[in-house]
Amino acid sequence: MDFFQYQNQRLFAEQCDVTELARQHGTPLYVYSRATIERHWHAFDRAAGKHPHLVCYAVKANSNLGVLSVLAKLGSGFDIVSGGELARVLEAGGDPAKVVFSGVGKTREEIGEALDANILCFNVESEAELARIDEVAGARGKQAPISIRINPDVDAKTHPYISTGLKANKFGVARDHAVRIYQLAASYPNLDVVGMDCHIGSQLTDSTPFVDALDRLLALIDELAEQGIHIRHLDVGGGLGVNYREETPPHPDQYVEALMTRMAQRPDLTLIFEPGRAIMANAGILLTEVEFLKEGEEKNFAIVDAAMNDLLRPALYSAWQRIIEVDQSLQRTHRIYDVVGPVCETGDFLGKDRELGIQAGDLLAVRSAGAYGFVMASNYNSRPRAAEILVDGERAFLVREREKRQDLWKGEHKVS
Ligand SMILES: Cc1ncc(COP(=O)(O)O)c(C=O)c1O
Ligand SMILES: N[C@@H](CCCC[NH3+])C(=O)O
Repeated sequence: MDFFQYQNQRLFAEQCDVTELARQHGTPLYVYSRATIERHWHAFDRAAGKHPHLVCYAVKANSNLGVLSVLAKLGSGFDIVSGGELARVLEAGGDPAKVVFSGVGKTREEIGEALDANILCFNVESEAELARIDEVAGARGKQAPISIRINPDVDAKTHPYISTGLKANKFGVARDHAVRIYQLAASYPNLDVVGMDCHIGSQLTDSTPFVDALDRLLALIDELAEQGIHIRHLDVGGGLGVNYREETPPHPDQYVEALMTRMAQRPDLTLIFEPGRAIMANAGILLTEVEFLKEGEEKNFAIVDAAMNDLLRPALYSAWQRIIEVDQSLQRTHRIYDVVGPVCETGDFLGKDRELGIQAGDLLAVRSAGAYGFVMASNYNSRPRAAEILVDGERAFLVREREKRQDLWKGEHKVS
């Protein structure tokens, strides 16, 4: 459930008429709904009930300070993958004691910054990283709290680019080596072994792979306990899918309940979740204006002012996202269009073969654009990046200004 609905055939974000937002702020324009973000976050938090748990929103899905500040106010934790994301979380008012740091390539500098901020845990992805964290912590006279990311080798049955829990992926350490690597971690003087984590992929639409992975990790936790290594928290990662088209992913409560069937017997093991997409995807839309309608030899094109540089998912993964008319009261002839941007690439499309009733100047909304939308935007073709709005009831906050022409060459230098 989200808060983008038609009122008298015009699309609203909560109580804000998006046509007005486009008029005021221009297009392309990302629009997020605070009530939707909060609803999704609470769904995870509530479903875990009294079991000790922490919802660590995956910042990479949407790292706008406005979005992060809404989550920080809820008391959310954060899953970060870079020093830049840590800085954003701190700037937005997030609690560093609720931050977990994932990612395969943490630099010494990033590790130092996270230690200085006293984060909750480093999610370690390799033996070499253990040695590096120990060294950086030692130089600061600190103990680094660590978890090891286990690759449970389950098939997440998702797009190959976003499947991460298989032996062939670059993430985590193999289950078969896990005991040895935990023993190694426990032997380092400046590391404090506190957790275990995994993340098997993104946009999963079935709970079964999550439960399979959990079973494998719980067995490993028991094996480690026999060796005197006691795991205090289990971080099950993110990855819960959303409805883009006809997918029927479990609702966050159903997903959490499926995990709780196993966790109920482990009252002392804190559960950490790292949802990104499930919180943000359907909390955002991308508004775009139709520039031209063009009849090709074989296809009709709706050329719009948003492009692959604004929303990369269709071009990168052939991802399908719903595209809807913002004002359905306009009497337009319906035709089938490829909705394409102005970027000079054949792959620059937002949707193919879409039935739409539009003419030049009309607005379209790309749904489910709140996650992995703006964050993957670029300046390709020297296109300034879009503005972002966060709606809260009747109020709309500009949470990122549209880039200006001169921002395009910020930091660049001419040569004589
Ligand atoms: C370690 C980690 N945690 C959490 C996430 C968030 O995933 P999702 O947006 O699918 O919930 C990702 C990205 O896939 C990730 O790599
Ligand atoms: N960027 C991807 C998800 C990647 C998940 C990051 N670990 C998407 O748009 O679906």
